[in-house]
Amino acid sequence: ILGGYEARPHLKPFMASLQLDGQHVCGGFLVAEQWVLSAAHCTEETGDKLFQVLLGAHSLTEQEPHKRLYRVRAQFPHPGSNKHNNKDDLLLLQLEEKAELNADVQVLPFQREDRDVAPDTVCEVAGWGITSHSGRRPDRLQQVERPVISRDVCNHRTRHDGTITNNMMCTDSRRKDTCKGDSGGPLVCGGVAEGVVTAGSRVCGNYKKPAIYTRLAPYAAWIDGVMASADG
Ligand SMILES: NCc1cccc(Nc2n[nH]c3ncnc(Nc4cccc(O)c4)c23)c1
Repeated sequence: ILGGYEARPHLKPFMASLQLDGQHVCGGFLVAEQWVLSAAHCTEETGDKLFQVLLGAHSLTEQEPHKRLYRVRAQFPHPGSNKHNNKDDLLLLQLEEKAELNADVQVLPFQREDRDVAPDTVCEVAGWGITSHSGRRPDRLQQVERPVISRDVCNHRTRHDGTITNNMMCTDSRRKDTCKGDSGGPLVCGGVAEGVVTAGSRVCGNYKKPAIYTRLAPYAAWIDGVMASADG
């Protein structure tokens, strides 16, 4: 997160850190007791290695009462996701067991009504992504508030030039923005997850490249279907 600030500890109990060999790679959030939602692009550099999922954390290193690392039973990237574009950039992770819910570990509902969030709505996004262009990695969860911008503005030829589909949404990226390591985290508007951070052009903090999110409402059936099928 660029231009943000340290979140109030454990006030975002849905936040997940997707880790490989103890290192934070991507964000995510608890969408059901045994399921975390993130971005398919997060698996690009991991090959077929499975993530571990840290829940209940504020600091990535310090001991905290409800912090717990979960193994992943299976990972389900959306079938339409690919490394050449941002389409269908969603990843469902089934935890080895149901997460133990408590004050620091809670599910976050996602938007199921397929209606665009109004432009200028202020939403918030959190993550352990880099906090500077030099790549400084925070130990504690950061957050930033960002206004939604219309798809038409985001699709302008000087911005994302027509690549933003109805399944995507954008927020202003002037100075305050998402960046490397924030992918997979939720965009929360009015207490509901409306989108998931996607890297897009990978540019951070430049107003000419607004932040892009995969909208969740269009994927409600896919999310429910995977969770129902794999739960048995
Ligand atoms: N703001 C959109 C957004 C959301 C999520 C991730 C991203 N960026 C990135 N995703 N993956 C990346 N691999 C390498 N570099 C990256 N961005 C980067 C790194 C250093 C300085 C800087 O200005 C930008 C990214 C960008």
